[in-house]
Amino acid sequence: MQLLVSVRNSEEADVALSSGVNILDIKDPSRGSLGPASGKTIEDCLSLKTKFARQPESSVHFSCACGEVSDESPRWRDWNFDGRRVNFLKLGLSRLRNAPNWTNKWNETRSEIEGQIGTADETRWVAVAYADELVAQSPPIEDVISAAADFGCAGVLIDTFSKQSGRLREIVADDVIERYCHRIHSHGLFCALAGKLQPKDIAPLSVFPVDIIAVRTAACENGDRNGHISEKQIRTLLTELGNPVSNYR
Ligand SMILES: O=C[C@H](O)COP(=O)(O)O
Repeated sequence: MQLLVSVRNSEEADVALSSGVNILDIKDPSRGSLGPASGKTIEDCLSLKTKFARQPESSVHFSCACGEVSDESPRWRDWNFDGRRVNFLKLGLSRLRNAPNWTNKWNETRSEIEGQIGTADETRWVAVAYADELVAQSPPIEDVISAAADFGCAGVLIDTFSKQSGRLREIVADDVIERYCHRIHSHGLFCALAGKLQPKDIAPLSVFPVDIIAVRTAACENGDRNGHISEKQIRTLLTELGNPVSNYR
């Protein structure tokens, strides 16, 4: 399994990359689960790509949170960085539960973002399925998995929308998480899990076909999601994961 850590600025990105994360996720955690960072912050983080360029077999990947399809004034409209340098883009589906044409809206917004920043073949979409789907008012997880397969995503991230309520494993039983992982893999997509996951969650989840463990809270000092990234916390997570080497290229 790979480790994705969400960072909110280039100082945190430097710490995370120095600590050996596999995927650097750039977001503004104060703006929600998929809170988009400013274009300037993303540009600053992407500029570290050269500094941390490693051997091809251990290259780090970069992802960006784009917010929600339903955002009224999406922050990505001001982005002007080169999207070809981003490997993964994530866009949330909250408030679309009752929209019969949500896949159209999702695809339209994806196209608009691609037009705004420009993308390369290596820039892939990750569908985000919220485990607390009633709180998020997002489409059911099963439907998001099907849409991810139908509309060319590289993978599916199951995450929590509200960071105030439960953790993933409190909201969804382990055997159900396992079933989702198998379904995601059956479509040839990668499976990423998040939702206030802790180091203690890694062993039980590692028996499922999970490719990526994605965290913000567990990588922060004192578990404060809006606090600072901690190198010690990241190293603890990597140790639990067996210090994986990134193979997303
Ligand atoms: O992309 C993953 C999220 O940033 C996970 O955040 P969290 O660990 O605070 O739930």
